[in-house]
Amino acid sequence: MFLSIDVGNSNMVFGFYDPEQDRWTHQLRLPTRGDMVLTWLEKNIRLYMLENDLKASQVKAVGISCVVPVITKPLIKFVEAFFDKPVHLVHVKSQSQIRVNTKNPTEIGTDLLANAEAAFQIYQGPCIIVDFGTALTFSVINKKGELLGVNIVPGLETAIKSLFMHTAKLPEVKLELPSSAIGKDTVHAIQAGILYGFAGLVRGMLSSIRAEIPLEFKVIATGGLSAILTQLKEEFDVIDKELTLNGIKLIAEKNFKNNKA
Ligand SMILES: Nc1ncnc2c1ncn2[C@@H]1O[C@H](COP(=O)(O)OP(=O)(O)O)[C@@H](O)[C@H]1O
Ligand SMILES: CC(C)(COP(=O)(O)O)[C@@H](O)C(=O)NCCC(=O)O
Ligand SMILES: [K+]
Repeated sequence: MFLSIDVGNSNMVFGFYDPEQDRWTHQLRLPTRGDMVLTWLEKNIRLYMLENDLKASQVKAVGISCVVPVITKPLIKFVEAFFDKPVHLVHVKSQSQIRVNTKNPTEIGTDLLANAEAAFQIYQGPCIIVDFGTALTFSVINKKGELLGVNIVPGLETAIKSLFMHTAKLPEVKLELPSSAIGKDTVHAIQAGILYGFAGLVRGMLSSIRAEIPLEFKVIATGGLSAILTQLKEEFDVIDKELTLNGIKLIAEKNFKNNKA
C-alpha cells in the first residue's frame, strides 16, 4: 500500500492506496491543529488502522504534502518512526512533470503542486484546477505542463466564519443552498450570499482566466467542498476528490524511482 498524507489548513487526510485494487481503499480525515500532540495523532492512526484491519507493515512508502509549516517536521518524524518506510515530502524541487512558471516558485503550496501533477498526468492537456479547501484556489496549467499561476480566494466555510467573527449580529450558518437567491431572513441571506455568490465567483474567475489565455482548458474541481455548489456542475469536466492524494503519490513515486537509479 501507498500512503499519501495531505495536510491542509482544515483537515489532514491519510489516504491508503491499494495497488492491487488500483484505488484509495481507506481515507482517514483528522482536523488540522497547529498545536497537534503526536500521541493524539498516533492514537487516532492506530485506532483507525486497527478498526480497518490495516497493518503498518502493509504500507510500503509514504508521500506527504503539508501547507501548515509547524506540522511538517514533527509529522515526518512520526511517520518515519511509525512506518519505517521511505518518505517523500513534496516540495517545489521534487521531480515532476510540472514546471512552476511564477515569480517565486518556492512560495507555492505543495497541495497545488500535487493537484497540478495529478491533473496533468490523469486528465492531460491544459487545465484549470479549482480546489475548494480552506482557501478556494484556481491553478492554471498549459499544455506543456507549466503551472502559469494561481488565484486564491477565501473558501466557502472560511467566508462564513469570517462574517461570524467580524460582525456583532451575524450567526455562523450551515453551508446549505437555499431555494432562492434573495434572502428572506438573516440565515437565508448569508446562505444565499455565499452559495449563489461563490457560484458567480467561480464562473467569473474561469471566464477571466480564459479571456487572458484562450486555451481549451479542462476544468477539474477538487477539495472537501467541491460538490457543494451544484449549480456549477456544467462548469466542471470532472469532480475528483482524490486529486491531491494522487498527485502526492505520483510525485513521491517518481522521486523514489529516480533516487534509486
Ligand atoms: N468529506 C467531506 N464532506 C463534507 N465536507 C467536507 C468534507 N471534507 C472536507 N469538508 C469541509 O470542506 C472544507 C474544506 O476542507 P478541505 O478540502 O479538507 O480543506 P483543507 O485542504 O484546506 O484542509 C472544510 O470546511 C471541511 O470541513
Ligand atoms: C493556498 C493554500 C492556503 C491552500 O490551502 P488549503 O485551502 O488546501 O488549506 C496553500 O496552498 C498555501 O498555503 N499556499 C501558499 C501560497 C501559494 O500557493 O502561492
Ligand atoms: K487541500
